[in-house]
Amino acid sequence: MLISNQPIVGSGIGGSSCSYFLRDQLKDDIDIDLYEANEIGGRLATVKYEDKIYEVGGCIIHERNKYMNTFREKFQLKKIADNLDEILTIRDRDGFQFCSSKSAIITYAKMIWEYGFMSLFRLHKFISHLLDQFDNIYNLQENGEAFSTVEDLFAAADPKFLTYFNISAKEGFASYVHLNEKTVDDLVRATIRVNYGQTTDVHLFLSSVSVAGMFGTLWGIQGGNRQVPELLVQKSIVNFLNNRVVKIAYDEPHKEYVVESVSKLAAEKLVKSYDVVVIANPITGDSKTPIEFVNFSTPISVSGQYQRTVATLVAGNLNASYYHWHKDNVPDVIINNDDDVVNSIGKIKPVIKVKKVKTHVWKIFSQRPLMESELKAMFETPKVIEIKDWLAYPKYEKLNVLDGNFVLHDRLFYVNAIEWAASAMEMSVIGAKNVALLVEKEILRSTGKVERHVKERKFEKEEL
Ligand SMILES: CC(C)=CCC/C(C)=C/CC/C(C)=C/CSC[C@H](N)C(=O)O
Repeated sequence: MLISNQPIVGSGIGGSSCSYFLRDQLKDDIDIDLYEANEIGGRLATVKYEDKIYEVGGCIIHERNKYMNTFREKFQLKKIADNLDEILTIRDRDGFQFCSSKSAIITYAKMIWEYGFMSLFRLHKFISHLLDQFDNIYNLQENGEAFSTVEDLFAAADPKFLTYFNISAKEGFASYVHLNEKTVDDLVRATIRVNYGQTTDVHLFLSSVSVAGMFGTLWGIQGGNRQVPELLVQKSIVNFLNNRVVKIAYDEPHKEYVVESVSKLAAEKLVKSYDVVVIANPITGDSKTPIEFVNFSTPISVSGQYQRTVATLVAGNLNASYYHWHKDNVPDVIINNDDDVVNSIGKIKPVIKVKKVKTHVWKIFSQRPLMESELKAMFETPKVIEIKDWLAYPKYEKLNVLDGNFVLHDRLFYVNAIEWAASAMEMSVIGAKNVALLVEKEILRSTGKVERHVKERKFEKEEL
């Protein structure tokens, strides 16, 4: 029986998994209008070059990411391992370079020499412990527990997480984890730079996710990660609207939301009313597709900004002399730990295994678009394949995670609130599951259907 018609705004990994969870939880009781201004997948995107496909957006999945692993298995998609044999170089602010080796044993020995055994051991132990505590979130969600805020969700998993949101990586890794300065300034900073384009001023939790992303067993989806949101949408059986939502007005007398959108091609206007709305796109002030919220007694606004990160895919050979390397000794990945406009440069492999590629493809992450002259200095004969100017992840320096609200207004939900804890595919799916549980609870409450009990929990400060 249809008891609700509901829109989801955005079909990235957050919006697509939210529609999948809603369909799974509410079966035929719900109709879903999925609004997407561009293409399914959002920040998961691929590009083709010389008949090969390359990732330009979110690319790595961790072995402990339960939801992404489950989706991959359910959809019978194959894993493609992250580059294991690559030579990685961390370029320091004062000219120091850490260089890994093709042999894992030699790399570990070099790391112990540079950073010290105890510091690396403590780092590993801390990340493993966090991953174990993080697993509690899956248990809570399996039990149907839903939370209104990011703070409540993480506190229920482990109240200590709140401490990690409130301290910078620089201070936290020194005072809680007792790492030496070099490990934090070089190694931890490098992971943050390559994953989030930021510094050790970000909060400790985010930097731990970033470190986990560098040291765990990592993989991507063979053929491209964007197949996951595409299949999630397909399995959710939605009414797909290739429209950009421009306005959400609250109709107080009817307790409804009036969603106004424009179609991509014909710029036709569509106006529809709903009792529950899910937003799965960033709605910070810097959003490229802003939504106007009208008739709300308290303004709907989300503080903070996203970090601009430009991904440039270039085919060609890196110029050894650019970073003063010998031509036979050019690394596969370079992380610039100084304040260079280029965060990192990495040789990337196609998402379907091939024996050999004709031309190597490199992915450069920078803080602004690179000029032709800069690319010509870096590469012998650069051929630009793709430039993606992303608002990729939040700027984390301000430590404002705890402002994250999944509930923007009565029955108006926001998946992306979770990104202030950390931005990664798995995090978006966790945010989506939480919102799907909140929606289920709301629908059951409003219709008096209470067969499945979905709990909503608020974190009590005394639990700390
Ligand atoms: C509590 C900890 C340490 C981790 C939580 C589990 C988790 C979300 C792991 C993700 C690790 C990962 C893939 C990090 C990479 S950062 C995002 C990346 N740039 C991307 O999405 O491509």
